[in-house]
Amino acid sequence: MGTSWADAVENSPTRPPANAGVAALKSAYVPPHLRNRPPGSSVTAPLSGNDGFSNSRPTGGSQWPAARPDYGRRGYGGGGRGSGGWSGREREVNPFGKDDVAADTEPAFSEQENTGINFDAYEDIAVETSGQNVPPPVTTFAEIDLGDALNLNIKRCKYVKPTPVQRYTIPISLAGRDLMACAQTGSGKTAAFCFPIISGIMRGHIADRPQGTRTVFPLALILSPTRELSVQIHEEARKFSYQTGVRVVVTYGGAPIHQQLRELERGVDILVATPGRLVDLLERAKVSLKMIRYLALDEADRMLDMGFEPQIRKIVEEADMPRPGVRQTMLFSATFPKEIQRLASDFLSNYIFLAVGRVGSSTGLIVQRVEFVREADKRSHLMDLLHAQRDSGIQGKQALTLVFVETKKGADALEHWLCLNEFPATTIHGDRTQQEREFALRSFKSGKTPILVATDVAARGLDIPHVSHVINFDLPNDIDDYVHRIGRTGRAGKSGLATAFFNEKNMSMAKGLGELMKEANQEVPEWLTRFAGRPSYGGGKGRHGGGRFGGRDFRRDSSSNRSGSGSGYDYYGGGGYGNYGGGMGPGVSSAWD
Ligand SMILES: Nc1ncnc2c1ncn2[C@@H]1O[C@H](COP(=O)(O)OP(=O)(O)OP(=O)(O)O)[C@@H](O)[C@H]1O
Repeated sequence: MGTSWADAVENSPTRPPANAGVAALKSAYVPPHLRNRPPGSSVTAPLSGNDGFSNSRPTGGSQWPAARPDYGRRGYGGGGRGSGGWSGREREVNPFGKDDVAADTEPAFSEQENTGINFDAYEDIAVETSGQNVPPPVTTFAEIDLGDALNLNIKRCKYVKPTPVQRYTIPISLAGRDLMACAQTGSGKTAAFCFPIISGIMRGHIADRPQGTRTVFPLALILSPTRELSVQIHEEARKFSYQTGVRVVVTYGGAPIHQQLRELERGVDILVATPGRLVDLLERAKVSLKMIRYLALDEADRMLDMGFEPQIRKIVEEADMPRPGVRQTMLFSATFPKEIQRLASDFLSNYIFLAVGRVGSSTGLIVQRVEFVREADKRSHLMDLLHAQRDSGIQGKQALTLVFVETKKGADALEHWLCLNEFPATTIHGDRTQQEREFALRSFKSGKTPILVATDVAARGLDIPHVSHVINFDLPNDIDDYVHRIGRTGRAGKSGLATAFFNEKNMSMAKGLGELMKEANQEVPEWLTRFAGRPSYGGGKGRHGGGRFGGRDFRRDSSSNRSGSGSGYDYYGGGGYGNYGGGMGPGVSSAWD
């Protein structure tokens, strides 16, 4: 009978042990770079990596075969149970949909238009790298050999040239190096870790994966803290990997596990996951991490703070994942407190630290305003802002406003009140079902409900076009959370506005907020500077005063590495960053998955 193992899982009283029967099984696995080729052709592909593969960065013209426009409709590839990639039976849906012009036109990078992206905004940004033998950055995608199929997808995405974080991190990752990368919100970190992973798998000479087992063996794992962010990374990665033969699957909590198991069953090269659901799958022996070549943690500082660290250790250290130095590990975020950097170094081997802009800084593309608003006046003040927006035509043009509040109850109450006052709003928070959360996000993105009231569950990573205004109705207690929240606007070179309501409850944020705004050349109200100057209001749980802000690579300040300045560490770039030392991360918020 053709019963899917996904279906069988739920009914099975006994779970198969991890890797059961693996050794005995002969593989019919076809690596992704061969799946896309006509029968009879051959290719010998070099590999980068710190597991003994080539360490040189390929440059110049592509050595990879051109993508087949009809890929996915033919019978190439291994696929099937327990293996990775697309099965011959499956038709790969075009993730570009109606917008897909590249397959026909294939414009040169230089001929593409990319309206709305203000690249000049990124040109002057200071970059700091440290670590041994840092590969030099590139200035164009053409300088990097990512493979023709991936290059075509980059054109389809209308990316004309790499953003600074991509310029630096892609050559580093292609050289097989571990990486801790900090770059401002909205600056293209997702592509920065996806491109080298997809390219590496496309060209990789990766050992055969076992067949005929109910366990799947992904080659790359991308972890992110929220379900919505995992879904978004999956959507992006599917675009980048279209017709490359590399298959991306997402698993996250709150959604039926059977469907996700069925997707896994069809083959997986890159697994995007939230930690909780992945732990579940590992415990059920549905996923084995023993073939992992690439591990990427997005929002890495959040993934390693007190809320997630035990789950991350379970996944990375206690399951069967290859150790640092054998796998390649990439950590990305816009904020990297020094204490978290220290912790993260457990997961890395001889890594390169990269800071594009100052670690934890907000992007200058966002105009930041802070207004003193008493608790009792917040609603009417919000109403004034929304009316002003409406009058100036922003709402009319479907510009989107994201309103952050502290609690889930507060989110529901504010949404209700806004709707009563004829402002179409919806809400996203941890007490809503996953279906409701996804529906809310869709409704917001489409402009149907142009106001989204959210808890911190929407603070990180979400890339929603046309968010023109972020309002911190309730300020967070942590300045790094503020940086991520306001980073939902002012993305990819576009400008945005962020307004914060500040009152007596937020005194501990005064110093951090004032310094952050000053650093971003924003106008700091005099009253905020006065509050910040009071000794008892020293900077919140954030970076300054409390001092968890890692201004740069913590190895540069650590006494154990002090003698290392002559031992092969290269430091170059912007320099001049402050040293903010010590302290531990924020408390755990129930908003997180
Ligand atoms: N090279 C590029 N050219 C043009 N647009 C790009 C390029 N790289 C990324 N983008 C676009 O920039 C936007 C922001 O990218 P992304 O979501 O990866 O930012 P991020 O740095 O991960 O932000 P966050 O810190 O908030 O997670 C996306 O819409 C993405 O498609």
